Amino acid sequence: MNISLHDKRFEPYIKEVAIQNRVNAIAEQISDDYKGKRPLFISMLNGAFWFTADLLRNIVGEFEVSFVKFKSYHGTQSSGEVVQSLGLDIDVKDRDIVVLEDIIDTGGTLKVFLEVLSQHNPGSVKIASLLIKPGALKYPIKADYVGFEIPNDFIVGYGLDYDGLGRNLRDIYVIENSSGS
Ligand SMILES: O=P(O)(O)OC[C@H]1O[C@H](OP(=O)(O)OP(=O)(O)O)[C@H](O)[C@@H]1O
Ligand SMILES: Nc1nc2[nH]cnc2c(=O)[nH]1
Repeated sequence: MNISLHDKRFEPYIKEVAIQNRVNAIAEQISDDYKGKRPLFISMLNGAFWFTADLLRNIVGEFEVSFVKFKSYHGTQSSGEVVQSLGLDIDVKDRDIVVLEDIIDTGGTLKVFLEVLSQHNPGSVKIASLLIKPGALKYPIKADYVGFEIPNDFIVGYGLDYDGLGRNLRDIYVIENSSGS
């Protein structure tokens, strides 16, 4: 069923069960890759909160988690300016870091955060993103764990908002009349 948020209409795109299957598969892969280590997950608020919660509940083995907060999107467009409002509050030196994102779009947010991170000398850094829009990338960000590659269309749900609304939706929705390209 299509839904309305503010002034826009959205249609169903990725169902909850498909999202959960991919998140579980990524959790299994990360658990294998970091067996015997104690990775530090750094979750990018706000959008990654569902992905973080569902993923980490399925990680086998010891880990730690911390949160940072950046914003670049206004309405349905990237502003091009990345603003940090909650910084690193944990020592990352020599740690095995896995950065958790809900979506990589232009890659601008991660570019800024990876620069901040590298100044603190982590041992290793990998990126897990539930969604990536390869056609929208402006910076050469490479994700190590990806849930879905999607076209360059605005989506909401599962943590992703349109001006504050829609984060609670269990499925992911795409804006009506999207290009699908
Ligand atoms: O690759 P980019 O073009 O930088 O876009 C990706 C970023 O955009 C979204 O955050 P947003 O700025 O909407 O903030 P939010 O997570 O608080 O919703 C998303 O959570 C990513 O962090
Ligand atoms: N809600 C939402 N936020 C984003 N941030 C970057 N891309 C998107 C998107 O497609 N939808």
